[in-house]
Amino acid sequence: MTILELHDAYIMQDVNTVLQKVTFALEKGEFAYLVGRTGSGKSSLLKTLYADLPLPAGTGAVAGFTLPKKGSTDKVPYLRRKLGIIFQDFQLLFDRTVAENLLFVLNATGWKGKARKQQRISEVLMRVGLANSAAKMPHQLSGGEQQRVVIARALLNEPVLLLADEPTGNLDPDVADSIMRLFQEINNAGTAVLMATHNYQLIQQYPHRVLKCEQGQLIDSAVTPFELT
Ligand SMILES: Nc1ncnc2c1ncn2[C@@H]1O[C@H](COP(=O)(O)OP(=O)(O)OP(=O)(O)O)[C@@H](O)[C@H]1O
Repeated sequence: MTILELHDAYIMQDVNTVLQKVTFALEKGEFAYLVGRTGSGKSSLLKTLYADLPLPAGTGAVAGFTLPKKGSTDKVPYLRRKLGIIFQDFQLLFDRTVAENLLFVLNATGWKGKARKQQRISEVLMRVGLANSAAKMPHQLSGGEQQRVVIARALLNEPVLLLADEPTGNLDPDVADSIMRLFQEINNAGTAVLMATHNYQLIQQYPHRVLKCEQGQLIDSAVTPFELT
């Protein structure tokens, strides 16, 4: 089953084309990395996939939703509910506990019933190894633990696809590795993952398909094998 599909897609920031004629698909349960130099378009591509940027030319569908040609539409919340998004712009709210951070998302995505919500919060925290941190404030957690909460939050609605932008970016190597293992577990349970990273060492350790933004185009290791340099 195809979870994500772009065909001749143009990734734009305002009037500037960042990537052109992007064509690729991701199947259910697949894992792919997204690489490329700073400013090559990784974040812009991910933003297009969750409809934060429009798709002005070409076509795209994610989790059964057609990506909009112009700005946001009323369908976007439905798309977002099917995705887990791990992005620098979506950090934790520091004025409330871990559980409250998760509750905020459950409320925003239409969950009803206090007991059900509490149950779901316990489940996702357990999943990321933070069963005992529900009542903590984010600043009481290490950077790696905070990132686990961000991942827990992304898992709340059982996404079919996880989009992650540099999820190991500011973490030391051991912590980055443990976050990576968590991603592997989530992926092994059937969630497709598209992860932007600069960390080639992690890619070598956990090899998967690689999509590379280069000179305004997307190169796919599944179509044209290339060396990571
Ligand atoms: N909000 C914005 N408005 C206008 N242009 C932008 C905006 N964000 C990014 N750009 C431009 O779009 C291009 C691609 O940026 P993007 O952030 O997608 O690259 P990236 O590969 O994710 O980089 P990095 O590895 O540094 O995160 C760059 O030329 C950048 O300057």
